Amino acid sequence: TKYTVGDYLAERLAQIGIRHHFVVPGDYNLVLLDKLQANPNLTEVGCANELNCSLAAEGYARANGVSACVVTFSVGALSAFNGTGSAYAENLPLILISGSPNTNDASQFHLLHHTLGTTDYSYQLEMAKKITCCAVAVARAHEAPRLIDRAIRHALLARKPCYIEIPTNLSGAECVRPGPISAVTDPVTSDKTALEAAANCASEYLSGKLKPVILVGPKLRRAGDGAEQALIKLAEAMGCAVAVQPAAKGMFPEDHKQFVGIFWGTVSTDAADSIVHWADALLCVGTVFTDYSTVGWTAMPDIPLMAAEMDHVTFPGAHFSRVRLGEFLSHLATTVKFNNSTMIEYNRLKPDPVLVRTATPSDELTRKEISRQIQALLDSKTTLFVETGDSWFNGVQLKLPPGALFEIEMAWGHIGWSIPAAFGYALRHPDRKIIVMVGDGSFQVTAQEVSQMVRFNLPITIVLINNRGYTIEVEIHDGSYNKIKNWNYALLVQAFNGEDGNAKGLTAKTAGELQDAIKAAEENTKGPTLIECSIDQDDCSRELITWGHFVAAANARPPRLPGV
Ligand SMILES: C/C(NCc1cnc(C)nc1N)=C(/S)[C@H](O)COP(=O)(O)OP(=O)(O)O
Ligand SMILES: [Mg+2]
Repeated sequence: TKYTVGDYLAERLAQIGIRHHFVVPGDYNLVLLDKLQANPNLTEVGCANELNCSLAAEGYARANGVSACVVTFSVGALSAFNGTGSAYAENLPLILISGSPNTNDASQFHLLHHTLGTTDYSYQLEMAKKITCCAVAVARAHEAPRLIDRAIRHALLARKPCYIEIPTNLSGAECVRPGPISAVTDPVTSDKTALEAAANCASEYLSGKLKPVILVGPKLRRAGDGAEQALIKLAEAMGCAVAVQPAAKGMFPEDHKQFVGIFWGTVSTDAADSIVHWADALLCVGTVFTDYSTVGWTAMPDIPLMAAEMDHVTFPGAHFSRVRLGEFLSHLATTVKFNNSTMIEYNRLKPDPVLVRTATPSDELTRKEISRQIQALLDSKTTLFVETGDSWFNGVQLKLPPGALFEIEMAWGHIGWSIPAAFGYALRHPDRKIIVMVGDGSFQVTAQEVSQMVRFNLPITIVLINNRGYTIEVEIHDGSYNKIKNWNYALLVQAFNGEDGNAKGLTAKTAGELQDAIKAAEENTKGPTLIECSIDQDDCSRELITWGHFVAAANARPPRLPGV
């Protein structure tokens, strides 16, 4: 049988380590789906819609490093653009692949289904160019190898999504077999001279400083090439305090003696903000300062920073390009001087452990009790997904035991992300115990993907916090729009079982009912268990209220008058 464009794409996806590809079929991509399915290394995973498909691929990329989402033209791709935007904001190489019209249609000025009803079909590629690091459209079969390799290589190097468009009549067209995969995957290493110069500059930046602190951001993990391990080596070579941004929770071990908490301005944990503000030198590693991570710009560090990024390092007065994060941190660990003054100070000021009250079984369920019971669940095999909402704050406060992992989507912040993302992640990590903390409003956005968890028998535990609406928005700025129609969430999940599923839908209104539900969830090894936890609609974290106040203030800044 002939070797085709679809076979080429399938082989490249398999060669870069993809084992599952997420799809929604449509007549523009059916032949392509056949070719992908024919590759023995790829397992096709169908999703209920393209938003969820792209978010499942986003979650898979968190576990696997890279992922693929395959949709049909226009009606499919435009929904998948949302998960692609998340991959862009969260620095994940998601490969978005879309079928497209037959190559003969444009020149015949044909009006086509699924399109805007004009004869210009280029809008999708143009849109994709804005939300990916490389967008290509294969117009003739012989171009496919060059364009597919280019798009995939760009995504892997930039840790950003890419876009590949393949006309419906080209997926089955003859194509040459791929050349060595190293041409696509070979990493760009640091320029040795720049690496040395950056390390020397770091020594200068640190010399004379009395109180250095390391601040870890979410791009540390995304940088790959051993950056997380290298950071631990650097931290131990310095002996200094290590604070972690909320979106980077879990990227530095929380049981490490130099971990000083989550730095999130006034809503920091463990007084991390005190030691960050005490520092006279801040080593920012993969940090991202947004309005949300700086609490409405109230927590922007105000001393000259050194910032080590995925592929460059900056100092006050200096910039070094082509310095890979992992290599830079490893190198710096061998040259940096020991200075543990901030750990000594932190051990003087760190808050004593708080007393966590255990509710009695008949107590009405509260947010605090939910957190206490989830805390008890966390172990070395757990991955905790926290959804946009008060779950961010409740999740960030939890202590991660050694080996526990944490996933959050704080840059894009698409409510509903956690359900498909946890599903995608679980396919790649069936060995891990996955727990999702998700609010009622978020759950309503992407609930369908629980049915895929049923289909793949994934024992994911979904802790749904039902506070009757969009509480984050209530705290930022309330209005009628923050009310939602309440569902019977437990019953809905049972409906997803159809005739053969193993999902469990449980409700908990008291501490004891939650305890029992969690036990049932742990025993349900053949499917997802959703536990609907009902709490008072104003039972939210104090951090959310404080954070919401400052974010609302930032949103409300008056327009700058010209010339002011
Ligand atoms: C509506 C919105 N954000 C705006 C928004 C709207 N649309 C999308 C896709 N993403 C968004 N973040 C948010 S955070 C809701 O409070 C989430 O409600 P819920 O899931 O119920 O969580 P909390 O009750 O803890 O807030
Ligand atoms: Mg809610």
